[in-house]
Amino acid sequence: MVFTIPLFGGEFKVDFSPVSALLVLLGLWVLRRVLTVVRILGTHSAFPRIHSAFHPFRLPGALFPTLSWTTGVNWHWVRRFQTYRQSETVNLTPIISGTPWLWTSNIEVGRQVITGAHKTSFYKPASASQALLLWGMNLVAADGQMWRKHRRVVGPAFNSELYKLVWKQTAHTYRDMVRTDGWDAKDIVDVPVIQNLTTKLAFLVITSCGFGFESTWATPPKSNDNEMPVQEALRIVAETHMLMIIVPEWILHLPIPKFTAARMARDRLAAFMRDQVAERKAEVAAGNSTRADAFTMLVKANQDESSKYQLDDGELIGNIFVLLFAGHETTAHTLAGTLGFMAIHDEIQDEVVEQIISVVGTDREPEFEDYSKLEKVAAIFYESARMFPAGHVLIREAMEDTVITVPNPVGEEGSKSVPVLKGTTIVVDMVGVQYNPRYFDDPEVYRPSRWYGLPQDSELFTAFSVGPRACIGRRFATVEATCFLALLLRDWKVLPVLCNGETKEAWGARMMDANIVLTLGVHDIPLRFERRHQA
Ligand code: HEM
Repeated sequence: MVFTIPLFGGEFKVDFSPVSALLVLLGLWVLRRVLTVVRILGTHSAFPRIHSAFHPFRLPGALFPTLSWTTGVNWHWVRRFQTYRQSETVNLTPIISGTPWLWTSNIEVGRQVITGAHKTSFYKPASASQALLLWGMNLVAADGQMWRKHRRVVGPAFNSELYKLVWKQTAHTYRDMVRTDGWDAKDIVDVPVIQNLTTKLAFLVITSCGFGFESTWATPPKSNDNEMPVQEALRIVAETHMLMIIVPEWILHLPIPKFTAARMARDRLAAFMRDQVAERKAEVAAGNSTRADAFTMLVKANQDESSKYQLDDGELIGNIFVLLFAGHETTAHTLAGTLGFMAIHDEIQDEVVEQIISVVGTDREPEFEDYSKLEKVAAIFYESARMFPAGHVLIREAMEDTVITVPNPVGEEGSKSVPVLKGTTIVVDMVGVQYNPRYFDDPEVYRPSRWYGLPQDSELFTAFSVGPRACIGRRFATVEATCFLALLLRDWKVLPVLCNGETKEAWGARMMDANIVLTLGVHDIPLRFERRHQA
């Protein structure tokens, strides 16, 4: 291709092949990037810089594992013992693509950016919650005044009636699992991937307590009228959630069975949810609703609000779905981790079983009233949440030029004020916080006793975040975990399934590997359950 460029009164002819055109464009891009990086590196940073080829959460960086020259999506896990040695806040500066972000392992810095307080200078960018907006605006994705409106309505749904239901449903699901999977006829049960079990449990509990569905451990039967059963639709939607976000709508219409099922499930569920909202609204208005699930509680709380604060049907549905997504994977990962830790810590497992027997005995079912006395059971779950914090990064952006107060390093009194420019992203690195020796002695050690004696609402459980925007489902998750673990550990001793010649220590070291998709969880763990024969 020949271009004629008029220059200095004459004409210059330039012969451009498509390849050379591309090379010119690439050259311009490189030049622009070099200038940007020179500008960035020339700007003073109040925090030590960590250089990386790419941004860990943007393409192409997200496709790489964490290597010496670039940070992948799990870099904060892989380098959890190194990143904050010099400073609790660092400036992660990508060289080839992406903008610098501040990462902090200090919860006091975190508190200033994540709280969602009235006069905050930080907000939760929509890009941080994109994956949760598929079903409508909701508590997790909302910010500012909108967030306050959602929290006002969703908050009251998390009450003791709901927790009683969670306890009852968890016990029911455990018994159902034992019967359906034939555990009651065995003395030893091997589970190749414990996550499969904990995910199914958490899913059934949230669909029952969140949506009010009858659930069974066995696969739901197919209906005769060709219509997909709602439970099945829910299961598919939970499994294909990421696919629905990434793939454009037209691709979902291609004749690929997985896509067709995902689309059918979504449409079936959307229609069903609209009917459910209408039905529950009518029940609540007539005063004859006897249901205690979160969905009904939400509708009730919403009816009580003045119209200024009321959520519309789309927002109600958005919140019910967000409970499903925020609630089931997080709990399942943390439970899987807890059981993995039990398998390698016999002495802790024995201590916990002793407490279960002393509180509940061996003959009766644990009751919701036992919950507060099963402190050691809750503690093994909390300690797993610390070592594998499912909500691993809290991302916020400065909406104006502002100042943050940064505590001085451990051993030095006082703090310093650091200016933060509008548009700066600050990541509260939950892995960094949970492994920060300022807050936890020997952070690499699994030690549930660090949680003994703390009040239920203590802010020291930072894995669930702090301040007004802290996890609304913390008690839900802990009640579910305590009930399940009390039942399971009373009947079964948990052991690791070792590979040939592997020691328990080596198995334990292998277990300390995190898998990050949306949430952070422990890698697949194979476990053995050996029946306890109580005297
Ligand atoms: C071990 C289990 C769990 C962990 C570690 C966990 C962790 C967290 C964290 C760190 C946040 C703060 C997120 C942010 O500010 O960006 C959060 C928020 C939230 N969590 Fe959880 N969560 C768990 C279980 C649950 C459950 C069971 C539910 C619901 C049934 C739930 C519902 C929510 C909701 C709705 C929010 C948003 C609260 C707000 O912004 O006002 N979570 N969770």
